[in-house]
Amino acid sequence: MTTMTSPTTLPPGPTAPRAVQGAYALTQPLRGMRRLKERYGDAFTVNVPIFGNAVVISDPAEIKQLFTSGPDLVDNLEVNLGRVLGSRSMFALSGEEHRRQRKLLVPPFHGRRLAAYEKIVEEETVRELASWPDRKAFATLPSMMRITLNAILRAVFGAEGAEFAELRELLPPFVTLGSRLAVLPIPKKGRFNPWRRFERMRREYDAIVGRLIAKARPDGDDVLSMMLQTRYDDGSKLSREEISDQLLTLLTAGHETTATTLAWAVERLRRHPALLAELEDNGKLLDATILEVQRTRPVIDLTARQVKQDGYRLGRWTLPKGYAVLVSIALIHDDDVVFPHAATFDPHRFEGARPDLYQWIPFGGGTRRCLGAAFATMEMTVVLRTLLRDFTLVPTEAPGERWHSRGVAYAPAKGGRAIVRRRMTGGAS
Ligand code: HEM
Repeated sequence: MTTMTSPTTLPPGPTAPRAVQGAYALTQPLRGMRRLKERYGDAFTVNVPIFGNAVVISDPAEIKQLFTSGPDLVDNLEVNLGRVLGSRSMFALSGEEHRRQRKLLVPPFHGRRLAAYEKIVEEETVRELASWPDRKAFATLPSMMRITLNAILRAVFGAEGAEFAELRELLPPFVTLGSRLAVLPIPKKGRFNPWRRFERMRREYDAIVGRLIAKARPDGDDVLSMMLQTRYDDGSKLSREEISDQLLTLLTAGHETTATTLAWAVERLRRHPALLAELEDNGKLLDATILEVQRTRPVIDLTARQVKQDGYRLGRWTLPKGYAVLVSIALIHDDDVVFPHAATFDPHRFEGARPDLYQWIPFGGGTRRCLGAAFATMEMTVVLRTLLRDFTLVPTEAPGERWHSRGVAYAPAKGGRAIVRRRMTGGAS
């Protein structure tokens, strides 16, 4: 029997060698994508380090098709994340293993459960904002990083006391080192090797998680307690290794992303005084504001899949097995056809309307869509609501802050600088 394989049809793209394209992608990530779109259209083929041969897409119909294709056609792109986050991390799993694991992790992050965490986020916000200087410029990002770290440690890890303090010290440098090792091709051998430091930190991390597991209560409502109670369909439990890898994954995926989005919210709001005034009157606009911050300042600019079968048809293209498909979140969010007047920051576009989840995609989409999307939205809502309740944000006419890559996410380059005035009537009751 002969099998018919469809001929490959790739979008056009630059022909420069991989190293040259890679250097361009590294130094001009967002501007580079926009230039390639102007030159080649909304799909183009690139050849870059880490992803190799890759097709970049930003057409809504093609994105929807990609996100709804089963894991037999497209699945996880095996990058170095497993080496860093552990082999059981959601980011390292594919196919059936990913589906089984995700099924157990979705319930603790369901909207209904999240109300229990609102109090933690508000407490952490009030505590952090107490140190904000009055009428003096400062960067808000470090505060946002502390709030989101503490919120995850308490709500997800269920950490208190000594474990909370130890994880707060250990995790930020551990995740920073890990995010560098994930993209740098450094072998694990050699005497003065950063992997050794990384592995030492990992042992320390595993020991603390072991103590948290020993202390967890069966009726605890943090995510770790729920992980200990949940069972696979065959009745077996999540292993200790799975729990440890998954907690690290949740922290890495959820800490910097939420904090940088919050810093962008401050950056955007200070440049839109009319909106600030409206928000003070109409709290309902806050949901739409968060959607618009995420549309115009997506902190993750790309999400990736890998083609698993030769001849995978994606809209106008037929792709060979092994190719990466990169969804450009930034390009579709910037598209005037999808979002009229896309360059204008206007939360009213989302007022009273839910966004189309294949067009508004800061959390990616489909079976690998961000597991913590509802958690992040709850957290951003509580932090901004508390901030606007207790402080007046002083508007500015300074130009918008530029994008700066921190490793995991894009942050405003000056850290979302703010000048605030504490409200005399404000403060948590
Ligand atoms: C504003 C904040 C956040 C943004 C912008 C964000 C963005 C993303 C994106 C783009 C993906 C990839 C989705 C895809 O490939 O289709 C992702 C995956 C993921 N995110 Fe988030 N995320 C945020 C917050 C969080 C939080 C708070 C958590 C958990 C506490 C979390 C946990 C995860 C996990 C576990 C995955 C992997 C899902 C899977 O592979 O099935 N994220 N996130």
